[in-house]
Amino acid sequence: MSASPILITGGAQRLGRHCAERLRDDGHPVIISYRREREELEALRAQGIVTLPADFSSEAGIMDFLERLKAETSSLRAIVHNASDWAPDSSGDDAGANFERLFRVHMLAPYLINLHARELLEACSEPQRDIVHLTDYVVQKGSRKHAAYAATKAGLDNLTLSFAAMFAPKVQVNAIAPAMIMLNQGDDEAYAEKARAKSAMEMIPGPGVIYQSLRYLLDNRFVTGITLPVDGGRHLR
Ligand SMILES: NC(=O)C1=CN([C@@H]2O[C@H](COP(=O)(O)OP(=O)(O)OC[C@H]3O[C@@H](n4cnc5c(N)ncnc54)[C@H](OP(=O)(O)O)[C@@H]3O)[C@@H](O)[C@H]2O)C=CC1
Ligand SMILES: Nc1nc2c(c(=O)[nH]1)N=C([C@H](O)[C@@H](O)CO)CN2
Repeated sequence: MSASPILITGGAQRLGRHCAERLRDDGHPVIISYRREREELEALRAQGIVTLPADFSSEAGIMDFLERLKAETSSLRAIVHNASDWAPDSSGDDAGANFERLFRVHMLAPYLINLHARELLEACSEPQRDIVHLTDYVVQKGSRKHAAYAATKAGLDNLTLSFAAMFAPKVQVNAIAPAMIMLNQGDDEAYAEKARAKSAMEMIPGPGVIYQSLRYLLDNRFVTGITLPVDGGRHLR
């Protein structure tokens, strides 16, 4: 019986791409969702990673993706909800639209995908099946400039508890709450220095620490309903 694939949403770049490639190297079949076609996707396809287009900014887009997913596979080993938009708050007329968009990508998409893909997880014949939500350290403290982002990630954090209770014992549901893992294009050394100083470990670790956390959750049969902080001790500063 061939292994069931692991789905990573928003897996075309950065943390999601790193985890997709590491899972592939570990022998798992992998499916990623992407929003924009680009060159990097060819490299992923060359590694045997299946790429499915998805735009979670509308309910119709989420449901379209689910149709494509079900046409692609009849079972899933795991779902990693990684897709996310770190958009700052808008002050103008589009503040409401911004909040709604972040609600859809951070909460509505994981909610509908979990509900509609439950049957795919339960069809997996392997001993363990997982859902992992990528949240954020900022759920604990809020954000002056990313309030909508933080609030919708807090909603995703709470969905971890509900789905863990709803899907047990067949499916384990957990979250990973990173703090600054990798810089963005355009972040200068001054920004990096400030960012490093925010955590007790005084470092920006790169995506390997997220893969280690994901690996722990995928390999542990007795963990569900928890959030793994991966934040270098932000709370100690
Ligand atoms: N990087 C960091 O330091 C931290 C990351 N995190 C969390 O970890 C996860 C990975 O972070 P990172 O790799 O930086 O994420 P990115 O900012 O690189 O976003 C990941 C992907 O999400 C996809 N995406 C965004 N909006 C939508 C949408 N509306 N519909 C479908 N896909 C969408 C994008 O797809 P496309 O590019 O194809 O448009 C993008 O490639 C995220 O959930 C993030 O919130 C939390 C704290 C710190
Ligand atoms: N989708 C994303 N979410 C977040 C990102 C990102 O690049 N994409 N980056 C951060 C920052 O690193 C933040 O933790 C710095 O304090 C948060 N979320």
